[in-house]
Amino acid sequence: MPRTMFDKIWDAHVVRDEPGEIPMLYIDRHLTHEATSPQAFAGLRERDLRVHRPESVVAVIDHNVPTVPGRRLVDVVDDQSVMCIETMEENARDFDIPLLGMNDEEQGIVHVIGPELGLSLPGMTVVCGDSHTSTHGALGIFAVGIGTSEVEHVLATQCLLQQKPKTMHIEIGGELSPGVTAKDVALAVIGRLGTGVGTNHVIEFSGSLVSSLSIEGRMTLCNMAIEAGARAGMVAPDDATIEYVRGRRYAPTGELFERAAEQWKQLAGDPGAHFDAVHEVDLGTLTPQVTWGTNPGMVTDVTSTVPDPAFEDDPVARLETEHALEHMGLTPGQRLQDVGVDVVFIGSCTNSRIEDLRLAAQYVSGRRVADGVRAIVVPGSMTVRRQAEKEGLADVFHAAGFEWREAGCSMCIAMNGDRLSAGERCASTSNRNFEGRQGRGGRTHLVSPATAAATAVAGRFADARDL
Ligand SMILES: CC(C)[C@H](C(=O)O)[C@@H](O)C(=O)O
Ligand code: SF4
Repeated sequence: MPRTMFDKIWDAHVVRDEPGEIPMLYIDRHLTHEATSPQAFAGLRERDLRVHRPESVVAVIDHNVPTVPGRRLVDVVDDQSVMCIETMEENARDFDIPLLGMNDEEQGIVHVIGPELGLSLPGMTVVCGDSHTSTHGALGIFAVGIGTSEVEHVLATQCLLQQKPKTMHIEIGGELSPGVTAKDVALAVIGRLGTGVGTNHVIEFSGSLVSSLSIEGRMTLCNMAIEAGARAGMVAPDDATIEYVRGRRYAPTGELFERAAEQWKQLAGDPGAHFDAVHEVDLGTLTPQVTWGTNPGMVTDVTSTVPDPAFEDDPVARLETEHALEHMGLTPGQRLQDVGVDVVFIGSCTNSRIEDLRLAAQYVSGRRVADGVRAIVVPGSMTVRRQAEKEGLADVFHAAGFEWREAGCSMCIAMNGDRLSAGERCASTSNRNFEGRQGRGGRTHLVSPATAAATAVAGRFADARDL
């Protein structure tokens, strides 16, 4: 029977699948971070259990770290964060797990460092106690976010009990013009299909637009699959994937790599494979996207206007729109390009890789951040940071008036000192815009790095294609 890519990876990892039981899946790589692991390790200690396969686990500190240059423990913002960081250090030491700590050369956001270091490889099962684990799926991986009790279970057994998710195929056609990116694709797809479309499904993305994306662009798309409600997102490995993986620090080398690459090419779904759900989205010539509301599906073209709830037929949607506009401090019919911003944040596991920074720098180069705007760039990893410095991107950002930070989750999630104040409006390259996500009372608009850069310069939402 023809199989989907997900079926192939699933089949290769099922340890036990008995009627009436939840299937048990073998896990190849377990990534862990300080925010969701303390209780899991505490559970192991209580029961006097060891980590079953420490060499498959890598720990990183990313959520609670300050990103101020030259950061030290005294810069950590609160006791809770200090506790998370110190506990991660202690657990890594006691359980023999490699740790990318606050001042490690390779530290970064867990979903940036996984692919970057070759810790996540095509065909693997990858878990992390974090919803955006889907990012790794861009390489053709079943990468799934798990809860803290599951983290404990995987640490102890290397296996995960997992109800088999349904499969969904989203085929995306259309083309990208300069200044329009994978982030715009992700937002447009969620805008059209809704934030619940992927519920209980693993989404396989394909189509001419997806194939044309760089591997980092595919990561942005799979990262946002979670915001479409999915368990995971995936793209089948192709030649670009193999070239991306080649030479990564923990990737196989020589003959072993060639043999692995042959296998990776077989992972793509078979023609005629059955999906539980199928969607086709033709994005035509896509325009840069900006969210105007409080979920990622409340999105429109940067050239457009804030929607008017009066034109909304569905009473529930009308109420949601009204509520969102109230929180966002926006008026129905207002042109987005007339809306001024206070903060621009370029970072997060959605958009903080080297290509994102190159793109943003391209629009910032030779220009200045508008008066009154606080603009920060937070590279996704210290490796990305060094590369950006080497390429002169950091100088471009500095010269324009951006703050240039150290790696971490930063202002994507208000738990490390980087946050919005009440009422502040932010153009953010992150993935979540619910109320309070970037700080209580803060207003988040999700955009691409190109739009963020153009907006920083204009001081209001701007179309990078006009620069
Ligand atoms: C802290 C963690 C549980 C959380 C997640 O799982 O997604 C965070 O990374 C986020 O983006 O909200
Ligand atoms: S960057 Fe944001 S979305 Fe990504 S793992 Fe960190 S907090 Fe979660």
